[in-house]
Amino acid sequence: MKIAVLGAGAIGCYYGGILAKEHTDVTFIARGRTYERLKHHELVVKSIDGDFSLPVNVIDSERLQGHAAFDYILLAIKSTGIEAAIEELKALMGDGTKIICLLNGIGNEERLAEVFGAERVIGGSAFISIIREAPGIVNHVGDGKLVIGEWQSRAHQDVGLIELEKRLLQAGAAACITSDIKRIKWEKLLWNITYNPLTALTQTRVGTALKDPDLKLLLERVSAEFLNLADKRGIIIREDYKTGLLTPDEAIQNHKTSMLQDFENGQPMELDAILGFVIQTAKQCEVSVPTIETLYHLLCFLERSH
Ligand SMILES: NC(=O)C1=CN([C@@H]2O[C@H](COP(=O)(O)OP(=O)(O)OC[C@H]3O[C@@H](n4cnc5c(N)ncnc54)[C@H](OP(=O)(O)O)[C@@H]3O)[C@@H](O)[C@H]2O)C=CC1
Ligand SMILES: CC(C)(CO)C(=O)C(=O)O
Repeated sequence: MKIAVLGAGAIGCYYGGILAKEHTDVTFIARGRTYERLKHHELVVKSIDGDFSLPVNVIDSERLQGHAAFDYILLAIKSTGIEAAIEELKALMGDGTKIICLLNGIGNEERLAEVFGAERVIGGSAFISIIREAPGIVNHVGDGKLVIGEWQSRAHQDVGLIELEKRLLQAGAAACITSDIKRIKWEKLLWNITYNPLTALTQTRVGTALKDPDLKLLLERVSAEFLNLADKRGIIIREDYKTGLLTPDEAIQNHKTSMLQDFENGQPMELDAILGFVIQTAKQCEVSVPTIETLYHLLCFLERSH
């Protein structure tokens, strides 16, 4: 099985790294400082399950010609970079290559399906927490499952995916295949839309926001607006997922959301995949999401003025 990882950041280095450690043929498609680092040094994965490092295959994303076809491409860029990544994917796709999309938010799999065909797309949601400490050095700080599933079919037709799940499990990564990935993406988005915008705006960690009465009220409003929309769209969010949302464990309370990290690092925030999608869908369904809209516009302003 030949795997390419496009986007050698936190998620890409972690999943690509553990597969490579267990002797899967993995090639990282990286750019700039990450490409230089991985070309000359080992990939370093620090992890609550045990640290490891190893030399890896790496290709410069600016020179993508004449490479052997991959079975799967793990797409692990930020959603703000999807259009540029599509051009690189065109150069990497062989006849049978499929893209496994690990991005937060909704809209990325749909865009990939438009360009490459839904049968080439595997949706994904990673309920894990990884920090990129430096180019080629990542830190796995919070455990969680990787859920993947065919975008077009609910029938588990892709035998390669079953093999990939086996390899991830053997490598010690929690992973499972679902026949319901579109619904799972809504569940992951419930978490991201509840915590990411508000913590980025107020520069707080999850636990701090939950302990503050005003921020807690807003977290509740955002999740209620999202759940109302999901309900109107006929998307079922599991009860245990809903009840656990505002009572996270200690590790998550201490978490700095990826949107806050992006803001602090001067990187674009994933506003459209997390908030824009919800606002658009709410308009189509004639559902009101005033708190979510307010947060979106404040964050757009913040991003412009940063
Ligand atoms: N980190 C986490 O714990 C989790 C992240 N996610 C989601 O996973 C996705 C990836 O996040 P994460 O790994 O944290 O992000 P990072 O910023 O750590 O990694 C993204 C990587 O992609 C690279 N990249 C972006 N565009 C291109 C391109 N066109 N060609 C080559 N390389 C490219 C970036 O390179 P450069 O550094 O040069 O910009 C960077 O190395 C996001 O949607 C995020 O929300 C989901 C669950 C958990
Ligand atoms: C909490 C986490 C890391 C995923 O589990 C996340 O999605 C985020 O911070 O945006």
